[in-house]
Amino acid sequence: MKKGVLLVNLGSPDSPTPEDVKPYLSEFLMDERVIDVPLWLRTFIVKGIILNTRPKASAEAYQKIWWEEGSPLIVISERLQKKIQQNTDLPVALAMRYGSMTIQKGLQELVDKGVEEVFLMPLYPQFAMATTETILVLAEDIRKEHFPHLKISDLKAFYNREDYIDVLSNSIARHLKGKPYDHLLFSYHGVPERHIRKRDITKSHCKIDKSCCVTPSPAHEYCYRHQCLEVTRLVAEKLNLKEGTYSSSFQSRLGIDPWLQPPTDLTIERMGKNGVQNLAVVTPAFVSDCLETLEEIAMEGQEIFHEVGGKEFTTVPCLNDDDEFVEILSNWINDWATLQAVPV
Ligand SMILES: C=CC1=C(C)c2cc3[nH]c(cc4nc(cc5[nH]c(cc1n2)c(C)c5CCC(=O)O)C(CCC(=O)O)=C4C)c(C)c3C=C
Ligand SMILES: [Fe+2]
Repeated sequence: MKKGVLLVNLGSPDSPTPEDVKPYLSEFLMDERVIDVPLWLRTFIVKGIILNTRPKASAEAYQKIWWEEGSPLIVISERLQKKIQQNTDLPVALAMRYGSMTIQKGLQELVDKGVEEVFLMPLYPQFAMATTETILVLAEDIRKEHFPHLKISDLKAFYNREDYIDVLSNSIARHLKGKPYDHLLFSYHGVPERHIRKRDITKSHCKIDKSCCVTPSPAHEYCYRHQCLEVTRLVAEKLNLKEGTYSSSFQSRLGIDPWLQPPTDLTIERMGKNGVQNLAVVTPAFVSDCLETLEEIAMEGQEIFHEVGGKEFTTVPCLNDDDEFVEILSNWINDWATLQAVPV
């Protein structure tokens, strides 16, 4: 069976204008795994409220970070795909969950090359229903409808793989070399607490308190909060960070429901007020720099920190197309292909 690979990232609007941001946000926020309320309520919230105001503000934010070649997230993902392609004989395609580079087009590209078996790689280290799960569900729907003979297997969340933690730690150490910092903040994209409880396969483990995420449980296979906190713990261990010099927070809250705590913006403010002079921020829920890292952290976060008297604000870039990251992703692909080739 001929094999191929589909990398999938989140997506971006086609251009940083309200006209292009609106349909993109509409597709994104009408996803039942992103805003997980009944359709009538989601339609009211998204089409009746958010889409009337957010596209303009969001487009302005995108304009601040947009590159000549396009959206940073897309351009970086394309660079990643090209580098991975140089490391494997399998065809490697790239798609986005939202926007015009659809999963259907990505699968079609592979099928046109004769591929019968696809390794689907959601580019998210941690599992979340709003990211990994929505990709897997949509890919399966498309497979059933358009490519029923295609076989798809997927890459599991890789948050605690030793090689990933090594690559992330090396990248942090490299970027912070010679830049003394008092505190390293691990800022992850937030999700509503409800998303965590909904994916608790034990139905009772996830209390979202101080101890549940550090108490072993099968629930952790699908617990975004546990997986984020584990990344922080494992990187801190690897880099020998001292207790009290690092912490985790969750950014980009939208809506009024309780989201994971503590929020990044308030954490940055509190640190500046409490005398942290040099703050470094790393964003390990994103593998590619994007609006959330380049604008919300590097611009808005820095502004908040300076306003309350902080001095140096340093952001660690995402892994993007880092050569070591390319190497481990390529290894996972080649391992998968070898495993599939073993007769059972
Ligand atoms: C209910 C809303 C949202 C949830 C839940 C959510 C989860 C989530 N998102 C990412 C990664 C990215 N999100 C990005 C942008 C973005 N996210 C939301 C809302 C939710 N995300 C909105 C409305 C937007 C658009 C921008 C805005 O108006 O603020 C991006 C950036 C895309 C880009 O083009 O650069 C990424 C990446 C994760 C990892 C996640 C849950 C784990
Ligand atoms: Fe998001």
